[in-house]
Amino acid sequence: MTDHKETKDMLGRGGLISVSRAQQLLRENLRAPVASSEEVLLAEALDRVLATDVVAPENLPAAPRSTMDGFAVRAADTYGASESMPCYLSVTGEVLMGKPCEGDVNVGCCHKVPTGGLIPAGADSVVMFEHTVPVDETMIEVVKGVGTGTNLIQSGEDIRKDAKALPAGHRIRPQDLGLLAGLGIDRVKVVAPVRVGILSTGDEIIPHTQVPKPGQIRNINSIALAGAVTRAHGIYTDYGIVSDRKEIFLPAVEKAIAENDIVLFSGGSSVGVRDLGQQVVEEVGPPGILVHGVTLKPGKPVLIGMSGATPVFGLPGHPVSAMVCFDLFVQPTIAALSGLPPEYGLPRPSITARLTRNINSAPGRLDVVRVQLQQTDSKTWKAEPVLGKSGSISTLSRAHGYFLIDEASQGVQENSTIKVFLYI
Ligand SMILES: Nc1nc2c(c(=O)[nH]1)N[C@H]1C(S)=C(S)[C@@H](COP(=O)(O)OP(=O)(O)OC[C@H]3O[C@@H](n4cnc5c(N)ncnc54)[C@H](O)[C@@H]3O)O[C@H]1N2
Ligand code: MOO
Repeated sequence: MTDHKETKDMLGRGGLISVSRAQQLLRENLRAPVASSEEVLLAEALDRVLATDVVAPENLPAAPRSTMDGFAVRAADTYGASESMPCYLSVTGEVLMGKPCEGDVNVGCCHKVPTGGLIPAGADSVVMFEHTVPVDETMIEVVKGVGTGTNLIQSGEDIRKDAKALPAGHRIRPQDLGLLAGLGIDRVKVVAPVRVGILSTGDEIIPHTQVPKPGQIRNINSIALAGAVTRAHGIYTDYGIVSDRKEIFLPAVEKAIAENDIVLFSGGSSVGVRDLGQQVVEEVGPPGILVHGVTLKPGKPVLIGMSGATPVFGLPGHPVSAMVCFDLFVQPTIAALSGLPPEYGLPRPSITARLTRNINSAPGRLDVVRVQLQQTDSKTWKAEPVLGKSGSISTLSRAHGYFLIDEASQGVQENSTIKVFLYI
């Protein structure tokens, strides 16, 4: 069960909690992955998550095939053959691409075979053209002997019939599509995509297509978060800009909860007089608020709650903070509800780089520092911090990635090796 005592107050009265504790609370409260699944054609299966194991219905390849242009031979006929002591084989047949083999390869004989051609019965290996010299139309010299199984792929060597080709919970990549196609599978059962409802709150927020009057701000967060959901392989519904009056905001969040697997709103997570996020997340419970406030910069006032089985995130209004909190909390939730194993919940791929300047940090807080990367030589990357406020979206747009300064640290020295999580 959730420990509400440690999560009540984002300003530290009662305690902010660490990001890792907040992630743990969230994980503990998540229910089973999105239950529904659907069958899709291979052409639509990229990036979808398998709902069931895929078992190979047949051997791949179905029959042994040559991996080189040459001659299908009996290896024993070629043992010891060399430039100075070649062996002689009669060419008694030819394998044609896409056609069945005609006739067996008998002792002392060979069949011409193209790369990918079937291996005729009797043959157990292939001698490359380069290691043969034609004597006439019907005979070759083999100048380099081969061992059994050379230059061919055996039936089932790629994957055996009844072996698990891909496990449930696997996200289908281009190479997986290739494997499935090779096995003749054209439909796969995949988990239904996680549906994410997005709202932006704030009476100052206007659609980005409009010209702001004094005090108004164009909506940055909705479209940026929608992009992040798409990158996380979820599907989003944009519920637009919702007034930060409770009688409008609460029903809008409730509607989004009814129609989605996850709900995000941005703005209203802090403690200003009109910051309704906390009240709304509490009211859409139980269990209500799990986390309000973490030792994180930027992103401290993040709100995480549950309405029944639906996670509800109140992301801070500042655009950089909203995106950072998406990475740390929402992306792993989308991954988990998609049925992916926990390692897929890791935020991003990373590289190591050398920091170009000292960066200070307050102890007891996880800092997310945006960086630009520059390659100095073939092996080394330099990471230049992109400094700026969490309201400045351009700092995030200029960044190639970020690194973390953990709670125990007071900063990172110039030239330190850091791990940069990449914005790709
Ligand atoms: N007294 C305190 N004030 C604040 C604290 C604090 O600890 N004590 N924390 C600050 C931090 S850190 C952040 S982050 C913000 C979070 O504020 P809210 O989540 O309540 O968001 P708002 O107040 O509604 O907005 C903050 C800022 O972001 C702009 N915004 C909001 N939504 C959007 C959007 N969709 N597109 C573009 N920009 C947006 C909004 O106009 C404000 O400028 O609280 C601090 N305050
Ligand atoms: O944490 Mo706020 O999210 O720094 O700007």
